Amino acid sequence: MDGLKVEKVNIEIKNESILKDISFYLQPGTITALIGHNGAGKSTIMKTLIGLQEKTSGTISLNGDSQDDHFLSFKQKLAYIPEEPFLLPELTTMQHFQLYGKSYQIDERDLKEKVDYYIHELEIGDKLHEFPESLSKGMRQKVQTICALLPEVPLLLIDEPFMGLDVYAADFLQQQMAAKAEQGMAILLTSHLLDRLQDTADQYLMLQQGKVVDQGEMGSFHELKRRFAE
Ligand SMILES: Nc1ncnc2c1ncn2[C@@H]1O[C@H](COP(=O)(O)OP(=O)(O)OP(=O)(O)O)[C@@H](O)[C@H]1O
Repeated sequence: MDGLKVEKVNIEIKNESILKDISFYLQPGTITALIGHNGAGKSTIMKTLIGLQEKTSGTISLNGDSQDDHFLSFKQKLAYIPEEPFLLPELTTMQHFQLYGKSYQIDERDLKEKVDYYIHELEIGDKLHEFPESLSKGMRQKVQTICALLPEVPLLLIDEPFMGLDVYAADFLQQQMAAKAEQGMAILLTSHLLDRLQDTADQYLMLQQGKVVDQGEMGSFHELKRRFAE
């Protein structure tokens, strides 16, 4: 089945239950907001999906590939923007893009076109040969964002996409998400900026203390906002 299927996932860290029986399905072409207070488990879900956090039990599959049985092809089908930029200190901005191009087997001409487009739109064309340490936090976030936008994969995961980006870059990322979803990508994002989420996502999953306590269409947002504030 196409899309991301998460079934009965449990995570324990140091004998403490962090995620409890998490199940959800992300349909291709949809944008889903993962909502919850600090410590609800949002980043842990993201880390589990990319394989950085081991599951205690449960199954995860993407377009039919099980994370446990076909990890490499599973991983090739997703791109991830972490909450804190994670760049390699020894690589320049351009070398990061080339690394992603190689990892996701992006055709060279296609990669160049995409890089030219994104560096122009995100105004980092003059930073191509800089190393991460000489970039501002927002610029590092832009480099990380471009890396994740380069591959055409079935799933894009974004942890706090708008943090650290200026308003133009955040608007651009929002437009890119809509365009990618239109082409069939499933997108899962977390954000504390509920108004941004209202404009970006089609549906939401609400987490409380490691459990999915509600899910639905973003249309019922006013009710969601009222409950979220409780
Ligand atoms: N490596 C770890 N060791 C121990 N506890 C952890 C670890 N990682 C996460 N936790 C705990 O798991 C819970 C969920 O954390 P997580 O970072 O997933 O929350 P979050 O919803 O992303 O929060 P925030 O909105 O603050 O980013 C928290 O109680 C946190 O303390």
